[in-house]
Amino acid sequence: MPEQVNCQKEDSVTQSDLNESYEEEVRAFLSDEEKLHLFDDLTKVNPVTTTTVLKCLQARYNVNLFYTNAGCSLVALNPFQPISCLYSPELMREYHVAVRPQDLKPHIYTVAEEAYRNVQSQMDPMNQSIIVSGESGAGKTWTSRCLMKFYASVAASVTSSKGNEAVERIEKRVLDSNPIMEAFGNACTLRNNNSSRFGKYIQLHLDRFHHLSSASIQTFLLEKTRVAYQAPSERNFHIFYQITKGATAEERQEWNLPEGADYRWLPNSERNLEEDCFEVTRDAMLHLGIDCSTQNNIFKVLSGLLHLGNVQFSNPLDESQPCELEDEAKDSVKTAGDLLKIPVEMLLESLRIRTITAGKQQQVFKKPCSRTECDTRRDCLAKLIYAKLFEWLVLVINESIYADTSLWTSFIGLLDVYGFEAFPENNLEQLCINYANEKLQQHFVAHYLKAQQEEYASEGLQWSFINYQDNQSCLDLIEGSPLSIFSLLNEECRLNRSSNPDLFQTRIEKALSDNQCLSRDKFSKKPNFIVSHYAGKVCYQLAAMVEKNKSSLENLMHILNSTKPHYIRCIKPNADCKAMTFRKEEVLSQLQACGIVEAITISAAGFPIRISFQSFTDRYEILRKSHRSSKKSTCDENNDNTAKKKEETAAVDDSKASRSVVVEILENVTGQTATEPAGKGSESTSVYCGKTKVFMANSVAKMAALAAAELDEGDEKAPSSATSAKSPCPPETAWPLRAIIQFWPLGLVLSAAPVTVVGFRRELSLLACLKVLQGIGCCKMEGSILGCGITSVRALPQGSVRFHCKKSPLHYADVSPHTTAYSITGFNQILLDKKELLPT
Ligand SMILES: Nc1ncnc2c1ncn2[C@@H]1O[C@H](COP(=O)(O)OP(=O)(O)OP(=O)(O)O)[C@@H](O)[C@H]1O
Repeated sequence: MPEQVNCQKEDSVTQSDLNESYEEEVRAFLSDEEKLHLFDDLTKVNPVTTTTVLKCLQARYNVNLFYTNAGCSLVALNPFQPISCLYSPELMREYHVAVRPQDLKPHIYTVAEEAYRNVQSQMDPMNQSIIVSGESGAGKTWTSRCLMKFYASVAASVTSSKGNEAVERIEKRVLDSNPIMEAFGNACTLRNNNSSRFGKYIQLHLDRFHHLSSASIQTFLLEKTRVAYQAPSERNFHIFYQITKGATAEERQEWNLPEGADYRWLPNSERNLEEDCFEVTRDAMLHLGIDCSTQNNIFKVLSGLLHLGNVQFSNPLDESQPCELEDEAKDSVKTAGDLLKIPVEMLLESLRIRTITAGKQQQVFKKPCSRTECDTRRDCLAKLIYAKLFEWLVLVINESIYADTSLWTSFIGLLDVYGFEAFPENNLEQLCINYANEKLQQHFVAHYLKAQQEEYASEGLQWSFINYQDNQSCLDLIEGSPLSIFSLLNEECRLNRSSNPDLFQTRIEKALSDNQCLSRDKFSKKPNFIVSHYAGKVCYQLAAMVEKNKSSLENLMHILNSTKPHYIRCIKPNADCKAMTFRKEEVLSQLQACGIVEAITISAAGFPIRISFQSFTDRYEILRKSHRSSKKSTCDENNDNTAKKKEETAAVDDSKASRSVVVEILENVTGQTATEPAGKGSESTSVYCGKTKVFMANSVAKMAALAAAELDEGDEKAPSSATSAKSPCPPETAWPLRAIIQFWPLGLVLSAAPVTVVGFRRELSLLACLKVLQGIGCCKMEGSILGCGITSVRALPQGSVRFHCKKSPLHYADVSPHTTAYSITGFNQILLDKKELLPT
């Protein structure tokens, strides 16, 4: 656990001084209201407080800007209304072909494209996961659908016409799986008319050319309780309404669904929703290869479940006898048995009689169940059948979209999981959902908070750790070994006797009293326990909780841990699902629940760019003063076959040797030592050489506005304003056309340089390019150019080329004078423009 140090100010400064100046900073930031919506990255908000972050998000929401970066995550506010062009094919393409998609407006396409480029770069870990989280109605399903469409389009745009067919097939099938999954897995709840009642992880498989070649779907935590119980004003899964409303007269007869019949498990059926679209589901099933006769069987099973729900028991006069059935219930049980293909007697026995095996001889006893037990057994049977049907559908979908592993080499996974839930009454389902969210939160913390901070520490950076919530003790409470809520629940289930919730409550309390995340609502008459989750306290009712449950999360977490995660945090700006309504308190609780505020602080203040010594020297060794001689000595060493021992020593000493090279490059370029730890007295340090990696601050973000102003000013005023005094280049060089042609190689080198990097890394790349040009005699550079801080090379419309020193980000070199005419811009492009001016 990292040491927590929040402040490094002088001792003489009092806490109240700090508070005052802090509040002053917040006030100053907020006073510039006009500009708040311009903060497209919450790491630029300074100071980062919940108030400042919220104000910026609200300002952006008000001007229809729904996506905002937040360090390692993207915050997605639900507009609750269609926003034209926000997901158009043209926009997809714009993000896909952009040299630096992160320079465009924040969007889910930036995240999607980054994940795609990571796969292309083949860097470890190659596989990617986009974790889309948020509470019910926040927009997770919508976002996942848009991401799928993006990838289908991106893959399709680069394939041959034969390949296109394959992509369309896969894409169509993956998209066709949506209506089926939604019909069987979604329901109308108080919070969302089309709420997914299951989590899903969709893997989009890419072949070695990075084209979409296959896919698979893994589902988990289906809320099967909904089949037999629907909260007031909520509905069962959509498919039940679809069959009862959409069946033809003939089908009604065959499925035994007379018009206007009442089903206890079909509440609020008078409410018509656009989701009640039976035809769409049927078509999608057909596309995925589920033929009409199989569909017929599926719908009969569903109808059977509705009839099963109408089976009501009454207590027998003689307690030694099984529960009795009302007349109507007798019809229902017969119809249910017929439709489910279970002989009525067998069905009745399984609902009303418990079989107990006991004693050394394993004697079998049969015992009539109480009325409550019969109800529970009926509900369990329905839930089990429905869950099996759902599982089977997922299997069929997978069979139709999955290709052999030999046909793909990498994947991008989209995880759509429902967010943290806390209702007035919470049961096993909520416990499982919240447990899943605890797991994901731990994953998030591990990757972005804990990992960053621990890495700084291990690399020798003195770092001010900020406080963050570690949810391990809550996870221990739920899933720990040997004793936890889950282990106790499992044990209770194995006992094969009816559970006593009061006794069970005492057992939980006794066994787990040490864990501070456990408490109880002492004022409630119902047996319960309270878990303090990272997102808040939830009180769970114990009645009916004891049911065998397996949580399929382990496998999922295993896959997630082997991929590079990207986070999209969907936020619901108001609980009423209204457009243009931003309720600060509701947004705030969601931002806190997903750890956004902590992530922003760390990302903004830290060193988000890290490069291993190996990569760094591979790329920038050219910037060493002693470049040539070091190369030569390496060659000599390699040629010396007798120096094996020496090589072994060198291998052991490898990291030391690389570090000294890195330090030399950094000192050469920055003119200061890069080994001093960042921290007290060196806040401005933007680069630091750790033990195995180079760390860089992402200072370009802060400099962009400054540089823009300076450059614009420079265009109008004296041209010298944009250059450093140290620069060997003239303040402004109006290059003759001949010189432009001569600089062609420069354009080529620049266009070949890594264009996705920013900040100090970009500066290094540029310097390396210039050094190459110098090497081949294309331009003359003085030695001091390495220290002059050239950060951009800009082509001006008048046909001149200007080097910008110090504060100018290369961003400007990417803007052609003809921005509209050329979608791909860059220095190379600009030089091409100029070439056309040459007299023929
Ligand atoms: N980007 C968007 N643009 C327009 N409307 C949106 C957008 N995102 C979501 N919505 C609207 O919000 C509703 C809820 O979104 P969605 O079903 O994706 O939520 P969810 O987070 O998946 O909820 P649940 O967890 O209940 O399944 C959608 O039906 C849609 O009307």
